[in-house]
Amino acid sequence: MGWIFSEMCQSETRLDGKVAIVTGCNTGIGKETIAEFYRRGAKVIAACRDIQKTQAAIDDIKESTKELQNVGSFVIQELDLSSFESVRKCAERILQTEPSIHLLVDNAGIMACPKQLSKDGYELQFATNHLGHFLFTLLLLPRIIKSAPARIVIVASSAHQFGDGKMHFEDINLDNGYTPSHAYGRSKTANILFARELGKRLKGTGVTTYSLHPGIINTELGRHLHETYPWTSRLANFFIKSFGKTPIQGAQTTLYCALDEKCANETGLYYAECAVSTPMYRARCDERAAELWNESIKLVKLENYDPFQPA
Ligand SMILES: NC(=O)c1ccc[n+]([C@@H]2O[C@H](COP(=O)([O-])OP(=O)(O)OC[C@H]3O[C@@H](n4cnc5c(N)ncnc54)[C@H](O)[C@@H]3O)[C@@H](O)[C@H]2O)c1
Repeated sequence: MGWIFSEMCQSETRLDGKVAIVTGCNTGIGKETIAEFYRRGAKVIAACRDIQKTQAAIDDIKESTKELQNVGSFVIQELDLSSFESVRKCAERILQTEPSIHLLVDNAGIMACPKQLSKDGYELQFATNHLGHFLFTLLLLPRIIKSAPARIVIVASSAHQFGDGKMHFEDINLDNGYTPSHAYGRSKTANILFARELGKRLKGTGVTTYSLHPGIINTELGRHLHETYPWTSRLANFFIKSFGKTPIQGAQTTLYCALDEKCANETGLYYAECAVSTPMYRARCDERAAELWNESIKLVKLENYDPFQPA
């Protein structure tokens, strides 16, 4: 049983000849997303941290689709979003091998972990969920623009409601008070603001952007909750396992944003249950979106960035 209900993506769009990149897809809703892209004929670039686990996920997908014809293909690319060096190397490899990129799904994420810093010294949830994806997307963007029509889908969360809604650029690592769920909320607010600002900057290019809440899904995302919220995690696990969506159901709004003709001409918006939704003001304020863009450019050291340079 899905959490209350689960809208399914009805699109029949095929992806033959298209290249689709998905981050963090060895498990959870990312795995179901790549499975669907593969069924529809795409060349799928699985950008993941753990090559062995990703190969096992791909073997599993191939086994379960072996009766199907006109399926696509898979390429695995190693990507650790918590390291700018890894993000840059992965983007470079993809740019060397892929003349076109038609779909990018920024899906990977971590939730409510104990306080840690990324390899570059930033609070880990903000670094992984936002900064790593921000850098990865911007490095690939000239090629995506060249491949238009193309779509960029960023998996956010209704958990953008957690915390005070501020980005805390003056205390980026939350040294003055770290709450695991609030730090997750900050990173997910950043996901929605990034999609909004990117959509605005890409108007007229044929590249459209989307952010979304996938629902409450029974995946491995809560792997840190027993450390950070030992009491509530047992209750939360019970409810999610009993009433949460399955990963297939959880992938539907991502698939809608990536594939459906109905949203082909929309950009920068936030979705839930395969329809446009309204995030909290903190995640739809244009000034905050522009500020996040400018600060993120500095944090990932892309000061002279120009997405319209030749790809
Ligand atoms: N599960 C839910 O209820 C829920 C609700 C709202 C939003 N989301 C969002 O959905 C997305 C997918 O989550 P999921 O539920 O499938 O969780 P999951 O834990 O099953 O999958 C997350 C994926 O991200 C990858 N990942 C984590 N850190 C990484 C790093 N440093 N570099 C590269 N990859 C990394 C993991 O390896 C895994 O493949 C996340 O962005 C999450 O915030 C999930």
